Amino acid sequence: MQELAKQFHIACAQGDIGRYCILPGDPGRVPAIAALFDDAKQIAYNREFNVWTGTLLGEKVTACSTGIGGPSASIAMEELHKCGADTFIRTGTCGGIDLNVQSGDVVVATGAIRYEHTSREYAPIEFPAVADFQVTNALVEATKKLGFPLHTGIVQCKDSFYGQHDPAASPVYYELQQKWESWKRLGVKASEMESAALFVVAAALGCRCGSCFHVVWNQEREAAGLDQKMSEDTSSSVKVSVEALKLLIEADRKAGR
Ligand SMILES: O=P(O)(O)O[C@H]1O[C@H](CO)[C@@H](O)[C@H]1O
Ligand SMILES: O=c1cc[nH]c(=O)[nH]1
Repeated sequence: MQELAKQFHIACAQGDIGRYCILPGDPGRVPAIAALFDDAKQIAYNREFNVWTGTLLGEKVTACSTGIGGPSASIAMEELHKCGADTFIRTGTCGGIDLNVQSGDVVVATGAIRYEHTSREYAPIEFPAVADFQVTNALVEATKKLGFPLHTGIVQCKDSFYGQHDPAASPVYYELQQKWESWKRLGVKASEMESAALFVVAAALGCRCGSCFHVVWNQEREAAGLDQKMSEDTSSSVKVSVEALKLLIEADRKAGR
């Protein structure tokens, strides 16, 4: 592919992007993240990629939405990396699976189930989708510091949102339902859509990536007749991601990274 002045999808160039990036799925969440940066300004908004850059502790940082699913998330990560980024935090929403995970809680992923297809175009299926240790530690520390209820563990990623929520309607209901039962028995915390692709693409690029989520609901709690209501305010996971970036910047400076 010919060299372009700006990346084909995110419409940004070297110099526009910080080394540290926060990646929400929803473009509408980007201004809320940028509001916690210093001197933030919008760089570009093309397709699902809303890009704002500012600073934290004097370091250039960027928030870029990825849209929904692995294909657009992998494009965002690859193009941000071409512009100089090497450390990524996905801040998203998820649906709880483990009965202890309740709406409004924060989940930090230690790894992700690759029940999606994007990551297969970057690594054989035997390769695990694992979150970066330093980024994950920073997310855990940030969540504790801010006092939000925290769960750490494996999240499940898939390509069909409605395959999660209405599997019986799918022609492959037997596979969706059986696998979902496996995720439950394996203690999987929650379901979302982008982390598996992002963790594997980060490994392929030699970058660091971790994920934190706001729990919107828990369909298993609902099925079990337990207390359950929808929670749409994503500000806790947004604050966690920004606080974690600050911790990472400080740790990297101390370690000379
Ligand atoms: O809230 P975001 O970050 O988009 O994340 C979750 O929400 C979307 C589905 O509603 C998927 O992208 C899923 O991963
Ligand atoms: O249940 C949910 C909530 C957010 N995102 C998902 O993929 N599933």
